[in-house]
Amino acid sequence: MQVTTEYLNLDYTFQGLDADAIEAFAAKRLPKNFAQLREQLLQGEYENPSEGRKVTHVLNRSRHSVVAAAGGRNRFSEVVRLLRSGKWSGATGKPITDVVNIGVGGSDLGPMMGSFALKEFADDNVNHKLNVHFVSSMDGGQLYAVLPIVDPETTVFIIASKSFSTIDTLANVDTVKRWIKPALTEEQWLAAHVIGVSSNNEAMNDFGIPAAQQLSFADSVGGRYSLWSAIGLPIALSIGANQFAKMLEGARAMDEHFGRAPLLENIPLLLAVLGVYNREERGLNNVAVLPYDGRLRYLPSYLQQLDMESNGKQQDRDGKPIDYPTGPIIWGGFGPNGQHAFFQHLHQGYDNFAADFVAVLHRKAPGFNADVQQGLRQQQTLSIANCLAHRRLMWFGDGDRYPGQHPSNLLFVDELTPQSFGALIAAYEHKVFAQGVIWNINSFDQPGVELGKKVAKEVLAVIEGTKHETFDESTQSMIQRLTQ
Ligand SMILES: O=P(O)(O)OC[C@H]1O[C@H](O)[C@H](O)[C@@H](O)[C@@H]1O
Repeated sequence: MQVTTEYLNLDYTFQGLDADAIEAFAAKRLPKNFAQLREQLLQGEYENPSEGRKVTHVLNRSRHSVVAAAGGRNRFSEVVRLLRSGKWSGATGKPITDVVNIGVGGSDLGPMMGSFALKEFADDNVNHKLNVHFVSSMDGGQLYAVLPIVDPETTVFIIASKSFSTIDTLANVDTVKRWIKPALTEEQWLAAHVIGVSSNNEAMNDFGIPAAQQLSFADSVGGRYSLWSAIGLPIALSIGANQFAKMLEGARAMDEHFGRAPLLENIPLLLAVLGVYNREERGLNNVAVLPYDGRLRYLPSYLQQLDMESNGKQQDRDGKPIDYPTGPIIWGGFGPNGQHAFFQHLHQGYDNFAADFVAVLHRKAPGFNADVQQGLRQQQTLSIANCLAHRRLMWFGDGDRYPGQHPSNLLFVDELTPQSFGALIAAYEHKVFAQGVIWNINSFDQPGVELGKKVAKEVLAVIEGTKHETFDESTQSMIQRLTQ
């Protein structure tokens, strides 16, 4: 059972459900107005009730595209052109060689995944070498590793934060401000070494970022849906604005497919319905995401945020508590290496799961001579053979000791290109949307995350002695150890 689209394909044979069963289950679970709600999403009109705004990330791949405006000569494209051509000079006149993206969650995972996956598609009409680095963690561990290998005079920092108020990001930025001295003053740094990407223009102004270095996007674009907006800047810096536009094109093709194709030919809708079936009828609470191409190694982390932050909810769209299971736990890892690590449990362990295998059938492997390319192509085939083998074993099992019956999807592309990558990510976005509709939850807020931030603030205040509060015994003893 296969579905083929322009850029992305799905084989769902090993879900073990025939067309009638899928249609019957969908008829039971999809609300009557599903087509109408889907159209609202595709038009940027779907409501995010708890945050009082619409959901508009889909518009970023068409009308409001960061590269579509004015023949591509908007601020985004101009920033990309200057940095990639080596024409952006630092405050002391040296060309910029390194860019560090400081951001977390949606302001990190998508750009990092995309930059890594699409590296080999960089426009090759650029001679200047630009290194792109990522720093996200609040503890400073990543910053500690990046700072020694970059130079304040030749480095631009992207402060990527939709809200421009995330403590993780601001803490990293604060340390960077200490690090630039004495090579640069803060004024010099702001004038030529900082780009702000945010939907909070006021905060970018207050921070002192010059207008030409501010890239904004709509606050109706959710953080975990934002790689198509200016948040995707690191991807465009890695591959060029034209290639970035191709990624948007692939996503747009998936939007059209999702909007039009009937259920049994609709990849995102099938993923959604089969996923709900696995959750509700088979009681599976987790999905292993298993990419069989090293370029997609960050896909599981990206999908964790996309799916779990969207659909891990215990209240419905109206804020009322619900008593049915919603989004599953998403986990996984690079398939070929997983085979040598956690696959033992998948084949013989006690727990049940569903899996998404993601495969790239062919690769050109540019940049090497014909002999090396042949070797790399053979390796790709080896990887696919392993993917197909493990997928079979998980479904059919083998005798009494390998139970099998673990349902899986195989998502595959002929080649990994900016277009097929865009289509893959958009397919997952729409799957998450459709499941949110089925479960009647708001997939576009994150109250649990916000409560966590509030509690962390209180704990920090107690540690710093600005607030006096007594927590549980364990937390108290840790605070005591920390402050002794
Ligand atoms: O982009 P920012 O506003 O800095 O937010 C970064 C991240 O912060 C929170 O953790 C949210 O739950 C995420 O959805 C968001 O991506």
